[in-house]
Amino acid sequence: MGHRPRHFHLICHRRENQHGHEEAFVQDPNAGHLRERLTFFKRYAESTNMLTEWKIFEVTMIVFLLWCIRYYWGRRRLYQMARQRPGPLALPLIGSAFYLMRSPKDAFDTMFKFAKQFKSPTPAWLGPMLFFMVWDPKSLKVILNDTNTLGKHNFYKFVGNLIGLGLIMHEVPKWRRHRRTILPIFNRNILKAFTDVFARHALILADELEERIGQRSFDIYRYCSGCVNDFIYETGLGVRGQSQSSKENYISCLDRAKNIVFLRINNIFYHSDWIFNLSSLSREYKKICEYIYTHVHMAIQQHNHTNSSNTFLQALIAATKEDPEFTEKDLQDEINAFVIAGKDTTTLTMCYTLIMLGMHPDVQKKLYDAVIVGDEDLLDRVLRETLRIFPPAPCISRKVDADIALDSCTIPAGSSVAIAIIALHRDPEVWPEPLKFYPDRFLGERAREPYDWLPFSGGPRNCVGRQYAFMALKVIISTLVKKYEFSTEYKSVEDIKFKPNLVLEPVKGFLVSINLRK
Ligand code: HEM
Repeated sequence: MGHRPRHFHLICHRRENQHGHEEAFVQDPNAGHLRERLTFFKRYAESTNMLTEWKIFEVTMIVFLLWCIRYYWGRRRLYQMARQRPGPLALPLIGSAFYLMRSPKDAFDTMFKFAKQFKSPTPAWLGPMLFFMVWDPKSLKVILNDTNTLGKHNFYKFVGNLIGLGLIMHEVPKWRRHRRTILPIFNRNILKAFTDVFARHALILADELEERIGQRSFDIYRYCSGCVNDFIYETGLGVRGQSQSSKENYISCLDRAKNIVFLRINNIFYHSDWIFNLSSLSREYKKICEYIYTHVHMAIQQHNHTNSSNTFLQALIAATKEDPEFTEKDLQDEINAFVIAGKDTTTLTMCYTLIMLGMHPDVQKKLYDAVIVGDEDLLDRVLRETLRIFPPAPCISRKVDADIALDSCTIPAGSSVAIAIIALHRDPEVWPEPLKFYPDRFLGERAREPYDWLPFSGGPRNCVGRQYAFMALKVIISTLVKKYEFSTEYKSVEDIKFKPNLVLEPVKGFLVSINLRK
């Protein structure tokens, strides 16, 4: 755009300067006007600017309002359905998340409070997401067996495509194909072959604990997790001994990756891929994932050439040899799933069992008498009771793709269910005196396991590693109980408070003391 010509009417004058010389100068008779006009224009420009700004603001507000109306109108059914049943107070925008934001460390107490105050299922808003928290066996049976709740919650997408979590994360069609292939691998025969590995690592753990004999209370987690890492790694990838440090790196990379995902879930700004990709966490995450893949890739190469041992990886390679759709990336993802899903859950169960035995010397004595004669029934009940009071995965969630009709209400499509396993396991209506450690409650009727005991979840998408975990835990606990007497400074189950986390970890750790059995 060109400039508009400006017209000035100039008059020429003469005048004497300070040295007494005559000089010419020009004067604009309209200068005063000009100044006024300039001021006028300036004011006009300012006001038009303000007007433009105001208009932009107005238009933005109108667009935003229309968007809100459309958004809320599209979701009106969710709001309607949330009102079917009483639930915790929900504030605009953040919903009931303020309970967690106010006191994140009391997340579990809040859950127990809701379970006492409301009836299952109860609706709760986490920001814009509607959850139905469920903890009654009847509803859980319907929900876990409904084909429309097989999909995992969107939180899982934060794991991203980098570190695939195989079965744990797949969308339903892929999950179905892989589950069909993987389930037979966890059969009794292959698990029997693992028993020797569990037994060897149980003895190593028992030896390592000798340095703690007679000492005051210590946290046994480090010892147990070292043992579980070793046997999971060996039964999963079959690499033993020679690459100890790279194994440590692989395991700690998996731990860190999980930790970053947890940080991402907790920070709503990181829910946006765009913002997360700008962060240093994202760069760290990418590096870690590269390491994990190189590591698993090398293990696969080794297996392809040696065919040496009976491992999960070897069984998986054999089962998928003829399947062109099963790529090396799929293999890597399933191995990561095996290690990630099995590692913490099994370690935590082992530690909680030792704490419970330490707290209940009478049960420990009976257990010793039983395992010494090779009777595993009581050990089985002890593990079940421990998993009831301390389910390592205390709450899991699924998205709801189509309405689910329950006796008490309808869970609408587009919402999610939060399966509050720990609230179910501690509900006095389901389990009388729920905080009492009483393994014999699993005698008789309870041995049939309906939907009131769900540490491994239930329905078609339950845990595939249940038998593996039980087998490993039985070998380890019986080995330890034969050698040591355990005690703990925790006086009761109520003494054990939990960290806010995806898995159930005690704030003060797993404090035990050990003595050699006489
Ligand atoms: C005491 C030990 C264990 C407990 C309490 C446990 C618990 C669970 C739970 C609750 C789920 C469902 C998760 C969800 O739906 O979000 C699950 C899934 C899974 N678990 Fe376990 N688990 C244990 C041990 C293991 C072991 C040792 C392995 C492997 C060796 C394993 C492999 C898996 C896999 C692959 C899945 C995903 C299954 C699918 O989506 O089809 N778990 N586990």
